[in-house]
Amino acid sequence: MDYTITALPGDGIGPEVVAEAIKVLHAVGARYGHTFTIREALIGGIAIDQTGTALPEATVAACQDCDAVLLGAVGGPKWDDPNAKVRPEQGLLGIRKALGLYANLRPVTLHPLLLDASPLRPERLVDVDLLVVRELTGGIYFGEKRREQDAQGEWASDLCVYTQAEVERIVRLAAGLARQRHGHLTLVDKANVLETSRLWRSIATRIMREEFSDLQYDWMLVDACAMHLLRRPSDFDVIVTENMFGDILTDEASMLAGSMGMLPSASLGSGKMGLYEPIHGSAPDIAGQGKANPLATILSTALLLRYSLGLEQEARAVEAAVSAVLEAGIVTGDIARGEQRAHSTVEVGSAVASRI
Ligand SMILES: NC(=O)c1ccc[n+]([C@@H]2O[C@H](COP(=O)([O-])OP(=O)(O)OC[C@H]3O[C@@H](n4cnc5c(N)ncnc54)[C@H](O)[C@@H]3O)[C@@H](O)[C@H]2O)c1
Ligand SMILES: CC(C)[C@H](C(=O)O)[C@@H](O)C(=O)O
Ligand SMILES: [Mg+2]
Repeated sequence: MDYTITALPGDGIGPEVVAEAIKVLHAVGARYGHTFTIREALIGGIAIDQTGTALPEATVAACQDCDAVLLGAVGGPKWDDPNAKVRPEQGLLGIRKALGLYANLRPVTLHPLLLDASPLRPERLVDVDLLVVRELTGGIYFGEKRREQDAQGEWASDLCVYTQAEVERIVRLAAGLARQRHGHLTLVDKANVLETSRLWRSIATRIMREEFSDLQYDWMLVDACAMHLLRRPSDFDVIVTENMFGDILTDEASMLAGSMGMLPSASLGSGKMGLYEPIHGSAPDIAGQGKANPLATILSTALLLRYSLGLEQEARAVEAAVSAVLEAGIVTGDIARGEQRAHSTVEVGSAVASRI
């Protein structure tokens, strides 16, 4: 089959890791008889530099006319002025919204060989296999923003809004995924303080009671969850949570997997179309040095093959090749241990591609 993928490399290490993921996609194509046509488009800081906006219309059009989108990362110190009107991150938020990608799936698993790459004690990490389902197009990220000046000085506000429909669709999606996994859903919120969280909790409780009574369901306050993720991470199956809590908890959860460079993600909407990206950012501290771990982006292409293209066998081939590369000790510096040499981004990507 022929597939068209829009690649949005973005900034910093984005282009470095996306190049390796594309290399792996072509290896999958060669092995299984598919053609992946890759169309590159601009997003983020590079788009600001070249067009004045973080999300050019041509990029939205390209993403609307393809089978799936593969994204690297956006942002960096060059565009970090807090008073700037145009910011790279607007491109990322804009494309998620424009494509209606309301569900961000962030699976967290730990390869046994990376047990001591994590800062946590190995015995805490045995059997870690959890999925964070992050709501992606609502909440405080998208509410009205204000920055004003009055007689007392400056003030600012970010409004957090969730509608019943937004909560219902993400809870149903997360519960459906829990049913296919270990049957346990945890809603993470801040219902002791926030009205939006109380809305989430009442809607989720009703849906779970009426439609998913075969599942185990509980809830947890987000501050406690941050602690339990480190204390007893293997007790979690599926976590469903709002946009900002999901963002923060998954950076924390990446430490269970050994590195930010290991966590992939899939952003999905109501159809097959999806956007796939590592959870990490543009890592300006290591950009341009060949040090970035490309595995999170490569594992994101496995999710792309699985969810948008329905190619389960090919997705598993990518995941197996990643495991084989870890077993061969071909790893970047962020997860290298003991005597292991820190390999370059390109070496790791090529090693995965050659094992497809
Ligand atoms: N999806 C995205 O595009 C995305 C996500 C997060 C942050 N950002 C942006 O990225 C910029 C930098 O943010 P930050 O430094 O807070 O977060 P970051 O995720 O870019 O980096 C955090 C730390 O993790 C390391 N790291 C990240 N990815 C790695 C990889 N693949 N291999 C090895 N090490 C890796 C970095 O070197 C750094 O030390 C900001 O402009 C931010 O807005 C973008
Ligand atoms: C860069 C930023 C807007 C983004 C987010 O907060 O969603 C990032 O942190 C992520 O996790 O994808
Ligand atoms: Mg984040």
